[in-house]
Amino acid sequence: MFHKIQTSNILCVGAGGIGCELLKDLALSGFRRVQVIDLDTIDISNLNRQLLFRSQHVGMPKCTVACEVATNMVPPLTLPSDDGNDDDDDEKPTNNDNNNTSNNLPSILYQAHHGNVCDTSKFNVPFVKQFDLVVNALDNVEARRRVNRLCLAADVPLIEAGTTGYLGQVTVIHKSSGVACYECTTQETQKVYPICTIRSTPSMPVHTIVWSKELYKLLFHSKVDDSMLFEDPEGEEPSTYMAAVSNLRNSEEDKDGLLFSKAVRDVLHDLCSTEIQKQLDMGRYKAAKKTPTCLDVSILEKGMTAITPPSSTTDIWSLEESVTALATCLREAQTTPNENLLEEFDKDDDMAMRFVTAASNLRSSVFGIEPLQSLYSAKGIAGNIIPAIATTNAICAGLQILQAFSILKRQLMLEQDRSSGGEKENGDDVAGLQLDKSCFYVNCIRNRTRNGLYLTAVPLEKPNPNCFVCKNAVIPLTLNVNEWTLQELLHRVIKGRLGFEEPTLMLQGDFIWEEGDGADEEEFKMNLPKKLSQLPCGGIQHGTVLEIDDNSQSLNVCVTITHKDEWDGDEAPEDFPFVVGALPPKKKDDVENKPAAGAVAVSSTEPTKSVNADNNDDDDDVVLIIDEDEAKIDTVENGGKKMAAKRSIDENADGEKPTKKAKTKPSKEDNNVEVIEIED
Ligand SMILES: Nc1ncnc2c1ncn2[C@@H]1O[C@H](COP(=O)(O)OP(=O)(O)OP(=O)(O)O)[C@@H](O)[C@H]1O
Ligand SMILES: [Zn+2]
Repeated sequence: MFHKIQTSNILCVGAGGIGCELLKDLALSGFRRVQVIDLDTIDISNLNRQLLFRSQHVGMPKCTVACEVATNMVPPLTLPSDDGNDDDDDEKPTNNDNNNTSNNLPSILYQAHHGNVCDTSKFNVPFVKQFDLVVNALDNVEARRRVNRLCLAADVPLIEAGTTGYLGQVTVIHKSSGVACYECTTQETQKVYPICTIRSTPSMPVHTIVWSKELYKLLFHSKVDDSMLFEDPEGEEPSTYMAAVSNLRNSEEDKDGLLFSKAVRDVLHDLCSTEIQKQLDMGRYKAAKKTPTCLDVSILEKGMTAITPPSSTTDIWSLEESVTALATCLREAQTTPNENLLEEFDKDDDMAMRFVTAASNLRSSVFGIEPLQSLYSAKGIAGNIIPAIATTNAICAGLQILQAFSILKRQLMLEQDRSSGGEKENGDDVAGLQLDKSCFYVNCIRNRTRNGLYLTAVPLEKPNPNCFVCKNAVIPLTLNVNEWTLQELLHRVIKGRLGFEEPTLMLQGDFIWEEGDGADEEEFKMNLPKKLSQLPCGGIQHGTVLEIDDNSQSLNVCVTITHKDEWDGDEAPEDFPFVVGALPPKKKDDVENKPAAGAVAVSSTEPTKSVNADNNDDDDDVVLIIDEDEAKIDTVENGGKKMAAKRSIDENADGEKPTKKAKTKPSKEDNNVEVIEIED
């Protein structure tokens, strides 16, 4: 078994919190052939828990440093002799055993790939096939989906893990063992907030924080209309603050700063007072639980004249202090060269965070929302941060290693059995790995079970027969074939929702779209703006079966189309998969820049992905989801690429309770399942 460990090829995807623990465990267990993929570089904020990194590594690729450090942790071939002498100073492990070929061991090689696992040109099915198993240490749904599909296509076992604070899960996915894949179960969405709530009727601190992030964009983004608070000043009845906003954006530095201060004051006054009063006069808040109150002018004046902004990150700033903080941020921004000013909010940017804390507290006070937030707590909400717990990462990585041992043991058994020509193991057919017999779905929970356990193991689930990824299930899709264009279908559904990377689309055996290696995209470009019903080969009509192929992940599925003029979101079927649609939004630019809720009705438990895949590069972004009807306009917190940062593979809504599986599956006493016990 140890020889098997030393000689097997392992792929580790991700070298962050879980990845560092994993690589350390792999190295100390004696694994010699490990390849690591990670796209990130080391940030100072990683050092508290990503144990392979030190301050001198900041800025370097995670995978490179992790490989270097882990290599030196692989125990030497000659173990220290136990002479009873505790003084082991002269027995420091050295890895100069790479020339030792006498025992047919491969040299120690921890190989780094600094790149995105979704890069189809580098990481494809043949690449994955060279490994005995793959271990995931990722933090987002998109990358997990990708690895899931690659491993299924290559039929290589995948050990998946995820943690959220104190909660963690580890599971094993393997095509030919007949167990569920990552996409057999739906993943939680981030919370969704209707835009009208953010713009007009906030009731929670998070609403005012989202609003402040948009305000930041409204004031600093080069494209002012990128903010959801933007309204065309030339349009009919724009909000009262728009004129002051344009004035502030255009204001030049003046000698004594008075003009600039006036511009700042005007914006704050319009946002916190004039606009609120206007809405009150229009009766907008009649039904509101709490009627908003305009910000007291004296607070604004006092705050504007104070010079020293608040500095505490843990105290809650008074309203005057918040005004001072905001004015200071705006002055700072005015004197910062454009290229140094962040256009979009970033929780790790000091000025941006002070701005958002101050602005959201002013807005919260106007709407009577409690509690107000310190900078520290606002940062948690703004960055959608559930603190990473190093211990949970360590536990889950350890559990992954145990699962790896189980898998290698099965592989070894199979190899030995085959070489001896036998077919049976204790009467069992060992023709396949049958990992369902040796691996488990393990939950790491915060509140122990009735039996006093913090770790519970249950058998791996069977595949979901409706899973289009591992079960080739047909996908039902409901939409308006006379309104949707091929472009929208590709971006919103096929790539956005279904995760195809390089789809080829076929109607009755004829191509209507092709991309990827060797594809002639030019040939089909003219189809993109066409309405689905107008496409060649008879078009996509009610009842059409559309075939989608993706060589990059060896995926081939059929989609059956149901035409529907309009979709009422409430009608959305709950069953999986459930890609359903309605009319596209009317505004053209919304189609380009923003995904549409309602346009693709999303089950509440599905991973919400930004349709604008090219643009979702910030894990802290609020992705706006805009429908033609403002009442249906939504935002999705963190809907971008790294949306599931800190999102576990099976996390529940409040991120705290044990998962459904942990709660509902009986433990050892009830069903003979192996249960790992740890001490309280
Ligand atoms: N598509 C991808 N390809 C390669 N590596 C990825 C991909 N997506 C995420 N990763 C890596 O997975 C790791 C996840 O680790 P972790 O959850 O600790 O995140 P982090 O970014 O290091 O920490 P934090 O989000 O708390 O700042 C990161 O190092 C990240 O770079
Ligand atoms: Zn599946």
